[in-house]
Amino acid sequence: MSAADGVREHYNLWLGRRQPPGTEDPDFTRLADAVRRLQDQFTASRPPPALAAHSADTIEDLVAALAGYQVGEPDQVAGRQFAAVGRGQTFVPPVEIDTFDGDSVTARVSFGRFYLGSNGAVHGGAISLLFDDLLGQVANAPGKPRSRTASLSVDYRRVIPLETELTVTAHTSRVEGRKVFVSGALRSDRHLLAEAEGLFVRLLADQQ
Ligand SMILES: CCCCCCCCCCCC(=O)SCCNC(=O)CCNC(=O)[C@H](O)C(C)(C)COP(=O)(O)OP(=O)(O)OC[C@H]1O[C@@H](n2cnc3c(N)ncnc32)[C@H](O)[C@@H]1OP(=O)(O)O
Repeated sequence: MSAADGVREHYNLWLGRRQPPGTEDPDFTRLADAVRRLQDQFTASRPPPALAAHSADTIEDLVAALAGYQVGEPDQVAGRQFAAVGRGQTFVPPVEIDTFDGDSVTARVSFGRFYLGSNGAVHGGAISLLFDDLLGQVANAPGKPRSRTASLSVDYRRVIPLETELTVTAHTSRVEGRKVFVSGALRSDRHLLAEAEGLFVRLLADQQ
C-alpha cells in the first residue's frame, strides 16, 4: 500500500485499520488540533500577567464544560480518529504515514515547541514516545496478534531539531515465538538522528 493508493488517510491510526463507521468526529479532531496548537503556543509564550490570568480563566471554563462529558476508555474519542494526523489525541507527536506494506512503514514527523527539551533539542522522551508508538503499531499491524512493549532501546545520534520535517521509518526485523523485534530510525534530509530497537511480546489469552 502507498499514499498513491488514495487510502493514506486511513493509515494514521493503527496502520491500515479502517475507521469503524459512524465513529468519525471531525469537530473533536478540530478540537484536538486546537489543543496541540495551544500546547505549542503555551510552551513558547511569555504573556503579560493579565493575559496569563485571562487564559487560565478561559481554560478553566473549558475544563468545567468538558467535565460533564467524561467517558470510559471504550467510548473515548481521543486517539481514535483514524484518518487524522495525530489521531485526535495530543500526546504522541503528529506522525503522518506515507507508506505501509504490512511490516514496514515510512512516515514524516515534525516536533512542535511543546516537545522542546532544552537548547533547541527535542526532548529525548518524546523521541522514545515516537518510536514506542510507531514500532508498536508495526508490531500490532492488522492481522497480527496483539503485543505490548517489553523493551525499547533508543540511540540518540544527533541533536533532533524542532519544527523540521523529519523522516521516521520502522520495520519488523525478526519474530521469535511470541517476541517481535522492530527496528526504527529517525532521519533529517542529511543525517541519521536516532535509532531504536523495540521488543514487543505477543500477549497470551489471559493478558488481552
Ligand atoms: C488495536 C491494537 C492496536 C495497538 C497499537 C499499539 C500502538 C501503541 C504501542 C504502544 C505500546 C505500549 O506502550 S504498551 C505499554 C508499555 N508496556 C507494557 O505495559 C508492558 C508491561 N509488561 C508486560 O505486560 C509483560 O512483561 C509482557 C506482556 C511484555 C511480557 O510478560 P509475559 O507474557 O509474562 O512474558 P515473559 O514470559 O516474561 O517473556 C516472554 C519472552 O520475552 C522475553 N522478555 C520479556 N520481557 C523482556 C525484556 N524487558 N527484555 C528482554 N526480553 C524480555 C522473555 O525473556 C521471554 O523470552 P523467551 O524465554 O521466550 O525467549
